[in-house]
Amino acid sequence: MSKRGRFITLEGGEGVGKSTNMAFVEAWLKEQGLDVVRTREPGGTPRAEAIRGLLLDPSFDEPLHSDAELLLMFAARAQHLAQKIVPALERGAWVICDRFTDATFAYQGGGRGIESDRIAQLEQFVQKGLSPDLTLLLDMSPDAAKERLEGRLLDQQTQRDRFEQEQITFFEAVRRAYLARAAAAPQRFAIIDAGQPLARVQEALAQTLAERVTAWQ
Ligand SMILES: Nc1ncnc2c1ncn2[C@@H]1O[C@H](COP(=O)(O)OP(=O)(O)OP(=O)(O)O)[C@@H](O)[C@H]1O
Ligand SMILES: Cc1cn([C@H]2C[C@H](O)[C@@H](COP(=O)(O)O)O2)c(=O)[nH]c1=O
Repeated sequence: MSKRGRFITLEGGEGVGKSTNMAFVEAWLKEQGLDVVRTREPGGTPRAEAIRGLLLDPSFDEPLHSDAELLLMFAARAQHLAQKIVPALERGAWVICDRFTDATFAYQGGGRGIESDRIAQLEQFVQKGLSPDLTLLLDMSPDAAKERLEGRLLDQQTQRDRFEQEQITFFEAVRRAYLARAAAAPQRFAIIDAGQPLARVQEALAQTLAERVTAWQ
């Protein structure tokens, strides 16, 4: 693929404000006159969303093996890349994605304990060298994020999904894995302190975007 658009991902644990800030990032980029495609993982296309349903549904009376979970994440990603992300980048759009492969290293790697090498093999097989240009990592303590999430679950009266039902130690391992990924690729990652008031988080996001967009043009 001769990539022409830019690929930006938002990452972080549960309840750190990804959905809230995806809308902010989308609006900010559109204000610059850019063609923006907003999407998410797992999901983003009808078939990939069906795989998402399998991954998040807590109601099966059968555990999901961690290898099956990993493969389903990459199956959804292969579909999403082929049907949506790659065509959008090829036409010059800017793709912003709520989670991507860093989430796999954090959740299936850090959280479930799958070796990074095995994840990296699937990454190469499915992505063939494509990776985000910029990853905005919303970082905060899982304890504080859990409080926010509980507020939202109460407001919307929604059931916890299969990942949201995990223990705090799982989310602490996820956070450590994200921070290790960011430390290993500091040029791609921007770590945003998501524990701040929303206005401060969004100031930090706007500053990072302004710096990167200027550098890319
Ligand atoms: N900086 C902030 N300060 C206080 N509350 C916030 C902040 N950012 C988001 N929130 C609130 O926290 C809750 C969770 O935010 P949001 O749904 O955006 O998180 P999320 O990371 O997308 O969660 P998940 O990935 O688990 O769906 C929402 O009620 C949102 O209004
Ligand atoms: C891409 C990806 C996601 N996950 C997990 C992380 C979240 O718990 C859910 C998605 O739900 P969200 O509220 O839309 O963020 O899926 C994962 O474990 N591995 C992945 O690669």
